[in-house]
Amino acid sequence: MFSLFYGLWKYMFSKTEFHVLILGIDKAGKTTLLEKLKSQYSNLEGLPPDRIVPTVGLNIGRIEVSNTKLVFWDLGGQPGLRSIWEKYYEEAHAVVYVVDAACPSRFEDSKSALEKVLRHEDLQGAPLLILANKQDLAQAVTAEEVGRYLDLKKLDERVYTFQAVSGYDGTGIKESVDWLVDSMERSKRTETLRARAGIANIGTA
Ligand SMILES: Nc1nc2c(ncn2[C@@H]2O[C@H](COP(=O)(O)OP(=O)(O)OP(=O)(O)O)[C@@H](O)[C@H]2O)c(=O)[nH]1
Ligand SMILES: [Mg+2]
Repeated sequence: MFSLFYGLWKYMFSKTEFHVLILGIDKAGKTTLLEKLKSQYSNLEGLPPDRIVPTVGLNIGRIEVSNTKLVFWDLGGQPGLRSIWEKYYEEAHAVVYVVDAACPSRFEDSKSALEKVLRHEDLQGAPLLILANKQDLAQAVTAEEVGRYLDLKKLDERVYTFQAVSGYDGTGIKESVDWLVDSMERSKRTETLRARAGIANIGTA
């Protein structure tokens, strides 16, 4: 009986923790963005861009925003590593998809990788934030243009937005985090994941 109440108490009062998956093809700038985000939202210095290497495993970044904990999972985007992405879908509250807005020759690859992500049923209802990265470069196209290039169909029921960002100078990072927190708080998927975690807690308390 105690464990039942303890489980319920934990479910109702523990600080919300959201899991955000950062995806995108290799060199889109995912890890650089994560390091910038960490330095903007915590006392920790993020790694400078010249010390960041292509991701093979998983990078984790934790921040706290307005009484909410965000845990970012940054995965490698090289073609041979993309099959690992789906292992994280089930537990993710939202997806951040990073596009190198200064490299149109890779838009096609970026589009097909994203379409595959969106087709996966384990990500049903997850809010989607598409980042048009590297805005510090003169040749970068706008978030609207990235949207036109990606030309995503069947997004009607999904909560999504496009945002222009730069992992170098931090443009758009605050707007991105605000949008994520707000969307995840309102998301039905969050309710589902919370209920599932609550049941698991009750089971293990
Ligand atoms: N100019 C500019 N370059 C960037 C920016 N973000 C990343 N880069 C550069 O782009 C390259 C790839 O950056 P990463 O952060 O390693 O890219 P990634 O998406 O994590 O790549 P994988 O881990 O291989 O999937 C590096 O040379 C970065 O310095 C940016 O905002 N502006
Ligand atoms: Mg990386």
